[in-house]
Amino acid sequence: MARSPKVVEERAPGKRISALKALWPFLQPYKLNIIGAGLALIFTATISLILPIAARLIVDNFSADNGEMLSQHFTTMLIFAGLLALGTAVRYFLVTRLGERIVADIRKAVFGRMIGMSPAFYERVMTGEVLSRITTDTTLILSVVGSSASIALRNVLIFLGGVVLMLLTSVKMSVMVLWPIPVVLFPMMILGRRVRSLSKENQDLIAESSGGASEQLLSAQTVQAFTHEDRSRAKFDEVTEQSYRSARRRILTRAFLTALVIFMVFSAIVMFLNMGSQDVRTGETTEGGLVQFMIYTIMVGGAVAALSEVWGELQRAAGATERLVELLTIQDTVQDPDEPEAVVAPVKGGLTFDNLHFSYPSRSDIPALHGINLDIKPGETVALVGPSGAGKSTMIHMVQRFYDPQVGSVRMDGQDLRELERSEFRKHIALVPQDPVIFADTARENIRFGRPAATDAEVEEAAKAAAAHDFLMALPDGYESYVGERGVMLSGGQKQRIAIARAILRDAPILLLDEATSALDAESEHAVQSAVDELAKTRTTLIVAHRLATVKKADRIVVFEEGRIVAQGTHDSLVAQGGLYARLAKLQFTDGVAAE
Ligand SMILES: Nc1ncnc2c1ncn2[C@@H]1O[C@H](COP(=O)(O)OP(=O)(O)OP(=O)(O)O)[C@@H](O)[C@H]1O
Repeated sequence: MARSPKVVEERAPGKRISALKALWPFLQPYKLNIIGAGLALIFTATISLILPIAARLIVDNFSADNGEMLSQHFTTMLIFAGLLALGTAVRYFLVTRLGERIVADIRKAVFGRMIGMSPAFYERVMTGEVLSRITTDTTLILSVVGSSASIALRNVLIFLGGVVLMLLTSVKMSVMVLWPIPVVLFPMMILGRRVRSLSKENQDLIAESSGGASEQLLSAQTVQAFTHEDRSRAKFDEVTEQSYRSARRRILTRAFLTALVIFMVFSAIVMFLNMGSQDVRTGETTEGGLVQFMIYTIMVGGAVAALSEVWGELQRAAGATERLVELLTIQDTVQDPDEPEAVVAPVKGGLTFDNLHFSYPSRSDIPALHGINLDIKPGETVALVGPSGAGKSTMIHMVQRFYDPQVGSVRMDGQDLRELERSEFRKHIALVPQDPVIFADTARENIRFGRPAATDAEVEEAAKAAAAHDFLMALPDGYESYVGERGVMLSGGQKQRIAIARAILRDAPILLLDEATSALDAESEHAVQSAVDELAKTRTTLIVAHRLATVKKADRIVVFEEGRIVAQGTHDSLVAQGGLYARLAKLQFTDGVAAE
């Protein structure tokens, strides 16, 4: 539970069925469908309620002289059966389709929101948990919208209609069969509440176990390298067992609930049969009347039993809805302004860091950046250097507005990033991240990710510039080779070159290189370096590098230490100053040992 995401902790304790109301915005567009389904439902419920009357007429006409009458009743009953079948089919189609439609919409809405969440969100919530909510929780909602809700409604109608018709048939018999209902309802509510809280606990545990599992599976190789498989298994087993135990408690409670309901209902029926047969003997009612009443009783009893079953389902879905709505309404810490300024075109690529103070949300007491003032001219190449943890990558995050500074601002061509729409200004930024992300697709599509509209020829040109063309051609299917999930079929250097090609293809006025060439061998580094140099000539470039050889040619080198800028200048002037940079340079250039 150590890594239990905060969102889980923040969840309010089990809410009522009313949580399902939150589904309304998703249902609203399909009003016609809902009305159609509702009509079909009322239609079938009405026919179901009429059928017992037909049954009475048939029974009471068994001994009648007029056989024609009897066969007429049979024909009517057949027609009703046909209508019932048709109505049920229509209802099933409309309701189930509605369920599928809505779940598809919810999945899209949740994913659509999650993909745009800032990194601060993913520091608190594990991706596996989000996935579990998109899959498991939406499946619960599917079962409700696609069946339970209509079962519930049908049974409510049958229950109400049945009770009214029973009262019309015989008040005395009705009282006798109906008394157990309040007695049944009471334990149902008590136990129902327990089922609800257990099912929420169960869902939370499932989400937690998926969260943990996806993290472990994504790092399977590291887990194996450190021979942690047994610990991983034990941890997963424990959460899974916990979730099984809570499911078992829930099932047991529901089993008990079901037993109680069935017993109560059938006891009432037996008692009623006893009385009813006396009434037939004394002529107070006919056999047909008894049969009709009997059928109503079974229908009403069945409705109560079905409702108790469905109640649990509804509660489970209410929990699921609550969790999904939470994802849909959670406020991101970084938000686009309500009325964003338009990015002034053409973007020249100037960047200004103005008295920037920043600490990561999860470590609010430790400043990652402390009073940064830096003005980068359009077209300038600036290298950020300094010891590990000095705040260089954080600067790259700030340029993309992954986080907001606590004090100060970041401006692009003089425009505060907070005044712009993130998806708009990011169009003018190309990034080669520290850990290149490769998707489970072909090499070609991975490069095209930089600019989806690029032609094949442009993709290949970018690959050539990033010194990736040769190795790509050597792959079994060339550019069409599938590179595996997260690019597992590629080497670290190859992944970096694809990431660089992607950035080249993007052709943006601002280029961010975060340790972009750290995994390259000397030869490819040389090739890539000249491509990067070429690229840097025409755009603003921010390079983070440990190897000072790669940044020697930068227009300006900015030295970071503990979140502050401690020096800046060209390579030669910094070496002449004799500070931290000179020490790092001496280590790297004299001894030929990398500072890493
Ligand atoms: N998401 C995060 N949440 C909390 N703290 C963070 C986060 N990312 C980085 N930090 C901290 O912020 C500081 C600056 O980190 P940053 O990644 O910017 O360093 P860096 O100079 O790029 O280091 P390196 O050269 O090792 O990549 C470090 O102390 C780091 O521990």
